[in-house]
Amino acid sequence: MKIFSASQMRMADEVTIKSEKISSLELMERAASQIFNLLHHRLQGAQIPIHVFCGIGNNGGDGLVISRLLVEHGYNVKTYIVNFSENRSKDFLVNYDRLKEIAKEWPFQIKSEEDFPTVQYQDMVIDSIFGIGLNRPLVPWVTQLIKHINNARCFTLSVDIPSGLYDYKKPDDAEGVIFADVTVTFQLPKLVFFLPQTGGYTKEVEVIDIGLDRNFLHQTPGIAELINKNEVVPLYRSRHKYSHKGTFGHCVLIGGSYGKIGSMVLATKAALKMGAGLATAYVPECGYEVLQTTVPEAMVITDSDDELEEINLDFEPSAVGIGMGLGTDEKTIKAFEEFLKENKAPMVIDADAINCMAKKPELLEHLPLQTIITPHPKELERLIGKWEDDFDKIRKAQEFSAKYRCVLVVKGANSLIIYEDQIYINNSGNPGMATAGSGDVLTGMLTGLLSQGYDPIRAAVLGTYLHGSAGDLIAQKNGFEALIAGDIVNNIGQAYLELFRQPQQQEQKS
Ligand SMILES: NC(=O)C1=CN([C@@H]2O[C@H](COP(=O)(O)OP(=O)(O)OC[C@H]3O[C@@H](n4cnc5c(N)ncnc54)[C@H](O)[C@@H]3O)[C@@H](O)[C@H]2O)[C@H](O)CC1
Ligand SMILES: [K+]
Repeated sequence: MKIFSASQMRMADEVTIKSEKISSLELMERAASQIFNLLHHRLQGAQIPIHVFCGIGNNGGDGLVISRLLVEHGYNVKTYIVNFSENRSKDFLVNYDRLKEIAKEWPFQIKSEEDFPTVQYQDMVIDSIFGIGLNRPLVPWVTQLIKHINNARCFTLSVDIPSGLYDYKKPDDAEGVIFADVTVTFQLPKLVFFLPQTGGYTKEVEVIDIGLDRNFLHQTPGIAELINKNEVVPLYRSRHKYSHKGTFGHCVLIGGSYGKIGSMVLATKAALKMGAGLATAYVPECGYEVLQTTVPEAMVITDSDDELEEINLDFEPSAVGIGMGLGTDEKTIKAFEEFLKENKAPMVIDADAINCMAKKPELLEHLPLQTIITPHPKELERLIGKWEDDFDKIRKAQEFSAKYRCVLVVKGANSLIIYEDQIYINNSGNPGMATAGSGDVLTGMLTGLLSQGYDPIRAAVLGTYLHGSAGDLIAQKNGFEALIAGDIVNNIGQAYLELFRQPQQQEQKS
């Protein structure tokens, strides 16, 4: 699913108004009445006090429509106008008059802290103060109002986006943003819902289709793409009946050091489970028996010591995954450098191999085109430097990717796959996956896909999704805490099958 910026959303709005020959007021009515329908369906007329806080722009206009429909259906509603500016939008004003015509009680004006109403824990709040139009710091009393609402800890529904969130930078005051139980957002999800600094402001997101122009939505490239099952199924390549193990390549996993051989076991197994035809593990001597015993399907080549000092392969690999448990010893960096100069196969670079590159940035010049690099936040910082906020992090990652023509998989709650100006946001996975070895499994999985001839961007997107999806299958059975990396490997097959599982159908009455 595409993600648009605020200005692209506005454009979609305008195009729809023109192509459908409707007014912006009608579009507002359509959008906001869908939110009312959701509420009405859930509340079924319940008389809990509902406080609707409206700003003075179009987000406020949406709130006024919701208020009117709630009043018309006999709900117990109080409407407040958060008067932070005199520049009321045209559609706000029309809906303000419409509400005044039917409500017994006129909207209550809030102009300072003295006007704050009492909101109780048992009540409900509709947050329509700011939408995607927020473009400058809030006046202090509005920040206070948001904190006042949050303090009530009552059920809060945000319209389009929690008020106080910008769509292009982190909030000025981390507490000056509505904490929503649910955000009902229009047409397309917003980037802020998936970034670590801003994703936590809403527990749930519901995207509602408000019928914006299909052609425009289809033809306009978004700023990012949200990756769910629908997006990855077309990336999967089915297997031909007459294929043989050579068809799926011979990949090599390179890494390991004394005490860190387990990382190689996980990565090698993961590459095979993803479907690589053959896999060789290249490890220091101390890893030989461990690998031969725990992954009998793999071949093993060893270096002579407890750390890797040279990397000499006697075959041309179809793909390389390097870095798991590797260490950053000078001799290892040298071996890595020599290998990079020789190697032509597609690569995945992880963990200590990333740290080697951070220590010696010249190594980056030798990467094959579209090498996949899989940093966690600390490793990313070593590559691209510190960032101001998540948006700045994305910009810097894009610049890095463009400079070195590499694919970055920025690991996190929603891992980001970045290639030049393209951003893919993975939407599978869960907090149980923040566990030792989870990254080694990902590297093995991506290497397994490259080995089969998937191009690097497809491999990064599909592999990251399947990694999260395998984790989700485990969490459904065992919960988050007991999830360990080896379980992810063992669930790769199920994760593939899950791609093609149809939701259970209810029997149709004839
Ligand atoms: N695009 C769609 O699909 C639809 C959007 N709708 C709703 O419209 C809002 C966006 O409305 P907009 O009027 O552009 O912005 P806001 O209501 O978010 O902001 C209000 C207003 O306030 C000004 N402003 C910004 N920051 C500040 C500040 N710190 N202090 C004071 N004033 C500020 C800003 O210039 C704006 O004019 C969208 O989120 C949807 O809820 C629709 O109704 C349906 C279709
Ligand atoms: K809002």
